[in-house]
Amino acid sequence: MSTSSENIEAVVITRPKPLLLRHAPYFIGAAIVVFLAASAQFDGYILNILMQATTFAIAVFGLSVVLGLCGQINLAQAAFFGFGAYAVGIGTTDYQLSYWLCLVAGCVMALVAGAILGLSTLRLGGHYLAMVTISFQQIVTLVMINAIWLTKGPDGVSKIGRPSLFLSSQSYLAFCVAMLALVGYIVWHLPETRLGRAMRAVRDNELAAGVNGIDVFRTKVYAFAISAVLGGLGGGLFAGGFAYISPDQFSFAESIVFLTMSLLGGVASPIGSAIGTGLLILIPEWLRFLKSVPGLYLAIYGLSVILIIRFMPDGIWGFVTAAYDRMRSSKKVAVTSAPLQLRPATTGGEMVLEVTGLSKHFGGLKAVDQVDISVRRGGVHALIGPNGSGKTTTLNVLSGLYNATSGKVVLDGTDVTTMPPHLRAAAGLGRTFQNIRLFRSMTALENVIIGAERPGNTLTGKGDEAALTERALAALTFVGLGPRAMELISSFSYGHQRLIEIARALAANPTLLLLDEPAAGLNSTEKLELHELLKRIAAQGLTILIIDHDMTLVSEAAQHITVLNFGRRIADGESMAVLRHPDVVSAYLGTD
Ligand SMILES: Nc1ncnc2c1ncn2[C@@H]1O[C@H](COP(=O)(O)OP(=O)(O)OP(=O)(O)O)[C@@H](O)[C@H]1O
Repeated sequence: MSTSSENIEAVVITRPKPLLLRHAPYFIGAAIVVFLAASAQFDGYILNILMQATTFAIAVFGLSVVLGLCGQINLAQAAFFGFGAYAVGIGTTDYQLSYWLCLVAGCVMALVAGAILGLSTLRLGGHYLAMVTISFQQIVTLVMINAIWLTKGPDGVSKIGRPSLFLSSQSYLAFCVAMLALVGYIVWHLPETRLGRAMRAVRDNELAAGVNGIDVFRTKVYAFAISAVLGGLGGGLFAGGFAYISPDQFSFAESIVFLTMSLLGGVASPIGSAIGTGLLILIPEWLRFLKSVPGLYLAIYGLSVILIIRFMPDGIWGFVTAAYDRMRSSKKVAVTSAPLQLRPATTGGEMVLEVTGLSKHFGGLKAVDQVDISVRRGGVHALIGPNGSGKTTTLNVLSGLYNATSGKVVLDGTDVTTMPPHLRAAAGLGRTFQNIRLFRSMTALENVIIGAERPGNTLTGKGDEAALTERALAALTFVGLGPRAMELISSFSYGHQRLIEIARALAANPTLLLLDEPAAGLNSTEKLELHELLKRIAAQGLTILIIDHDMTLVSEAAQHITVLNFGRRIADGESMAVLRHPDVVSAYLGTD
């Protein structure tokens, strides 16, 4: 692999400057905008538009987190917006409470509501989640309309207070802009944090996220709660800005407006969210002159939104940044990382994995039936069998993707039988998939960093960015792809994607590595390279349990083989003896 000097950039694995210092230009720019908002003489009309755009954008940032980063639909953002707005509205009027207290209370209420909704629904996905959030939105709207004693019903709440520091509309706008800048900064940098990476991993591939140590459910709940709290904050600021609120401002239609804003600008980025919000507030104003012809305004408005979404599926900002991302990811990396160390933890005895009486039934089908497997520490153990014999199902049960119907799985002395995938990963189980499961929106390096972040990985020190990057680069270099660390997954061949998946598992420093048909789809040269790689992994003492149909690979790499047929174990023992076993020969070749 060539690394031409003009196209090489070094991955920074030295300790970077503090984030706030690195982004001083952002804060200086934000301070200038806040100053302009405070000092420019806007008329009331412009002021209202800016106030609406600013407070809406904060709520749309919430969608950028839950939908853009984590891939979870939320069609109730207007309801969370309403929580914040009504907390400030009712609190400052009926109860004469401090604005700040009410704003915080609104955010907390939205946070709690979002977390409860998330906890109770996020095990559902796709359409079901959408339906539940719509129902929640409708219930909140009904309460706003009908709980007249509290919300004043359709009449709404008026004379809402502002903090004494920002009594004038102009100064209040400047305060809202400052909040927008602060929230924008947090949302912008969230993807680079551990939580942000976990959200992106969940969005790209939930199964792979789980087996790499990410608590998928908790990550989704966090994303949902962050989205809700930003909705609440936007709503609280909105109420202070307009001094009047009513239920129609927080209806399902408004949730759709928030969603459209985020999709239009580009849901994956807060910049896109801000662009979408600005456009969707400004387009109706620009088209106002068409209102004399009934229906024309709405038709043109709808058509422009459809056209933008149709031709820019990643939104306007996604369209603008796609070319830049491709250019950036084509740069090669000068790799200076230390060689990869694999130092699996040892808490158990001679056997790393002890499986007893393992069964997995799908209805009447016994995909795995009373299987025993013992994997010796430091060796390569193969699990083979004809198509449909239950190998992948066994691996899925071992890694927690399926619950066992019966049986026991002990990993390095710990009973992991009922643990979810992320806890098994934390206990030292790494795996790859038969159908490659990488995080496709990320670079090779980001994929492998997620592996390195595995809870319980002692080889990444305190787990700071520099240590994680170094570990990930070492793993990528180990599989021969270090110089291409910054490339997006889509630019790698199928064989190289397999290697990245192995690098991701190795970066986690597992105690036991499960490889599900790593040679599938590889050409003969790639198979030879894979074989060499397996030898280098085994030479470091890492225990491997491998499934493969390539008998040359299996017989040369594995010292021990277990054979399944129709879900049952039909042979187990030293490789050569097992491969010559008459039952194994007849299972593969059939009997006359
Ligand atoms: N989620 C599922 N629901 C129902 N049946 C399943 C499920 N997963 C696997 N099976 C069935 O369980 C049996 C074992 O499948 P499995 O994929 O484990 O076999 P395998 O040995 O890995 O096969 P291959 O070598 O072709 O990958 C098959 O009959 C399969 O159709």
